[in-house]
Amino acid sequence: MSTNSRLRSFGSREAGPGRPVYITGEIGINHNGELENAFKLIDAAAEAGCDAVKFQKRTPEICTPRDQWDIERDTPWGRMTYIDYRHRVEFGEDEYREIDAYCKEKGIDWFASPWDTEAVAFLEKFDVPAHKVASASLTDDELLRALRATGRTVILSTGMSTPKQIRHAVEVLGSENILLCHATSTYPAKAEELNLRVINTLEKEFPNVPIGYSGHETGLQTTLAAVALGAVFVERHITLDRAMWGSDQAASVEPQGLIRLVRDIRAIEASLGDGVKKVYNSELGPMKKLRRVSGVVAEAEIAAAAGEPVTV
Ligand SMILES: C=C(OP(=O)(O)O)C(=O)O
Repeated sequence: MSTNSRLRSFGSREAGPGRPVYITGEIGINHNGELENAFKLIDAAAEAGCDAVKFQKRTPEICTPRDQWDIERDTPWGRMTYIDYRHRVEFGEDEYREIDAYCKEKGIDWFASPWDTEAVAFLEKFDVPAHKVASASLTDDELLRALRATGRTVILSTGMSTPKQIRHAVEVLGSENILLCHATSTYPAKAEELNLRVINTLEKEFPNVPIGYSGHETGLQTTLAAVALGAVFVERHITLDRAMWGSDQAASVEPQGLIRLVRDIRAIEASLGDGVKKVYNSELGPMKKLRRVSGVVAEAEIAAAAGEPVTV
């Protein structure tokens, strides 16, 4: 583990305070079971400059309540039972091998949220940089224990959860390898219910844990605000087209939006700085021209210390 207790390993790089925001394009099941769609979404995320794409991995027989299996529904592939549909949108090992190879080729990480312990074992066949706990799984102690045992970084999403439930999940997972994500689990989430200041509440409550943001809102501004408030990890659902079939598509970001999102996150993190007041070299010219009264510190002293913390 790193000597800085709020840095977490993500394979080839660390995420946490002082590091570039780790940006994840959540493909989830927006591929609709088509590998071609997954590849196009990986292309879009890599082109935008995301650090990772993410999937959701379920064992349908475990994750689907038995009384739902035989309920029929209309899908783009015709009328089928719910359990058949769950299989239709699930990738198996061959597909994930292809995804793994494709992501390596594109130089982008991938990982997933396992929704059951078999899915944890499945994902452990790959050298993923992290695992994610979906907000819906925060109370699943068995899953959390299985994830802790992997020794990997675990991103814990906290939508639809109380402070007590979050504290319990952190206890089960241990705080050494986790990253907490603020989230509101509504699709799409309303601005008034994003409560982004919870990012700072979590920072205070868990001083040794890096804090990120998993957004389900439409638009990009509020995700950028999360970064300005200190989120060190960002995840947004991504889609090829918001009009595509599927429950998560409408609250997802399309490729052009993703380019803007990554660009603006990078601009914001560059502008946040370290919080230490300095007079920059670039300010000396304007200072000479614009300041009429030098004040208590001679301009020569300021010039000598330009770019350094203000100690003169
Ligand atoms: C649903 C998920 O996460 P979140 O709760 O952050 O949306 C997920 O990662 O599968």
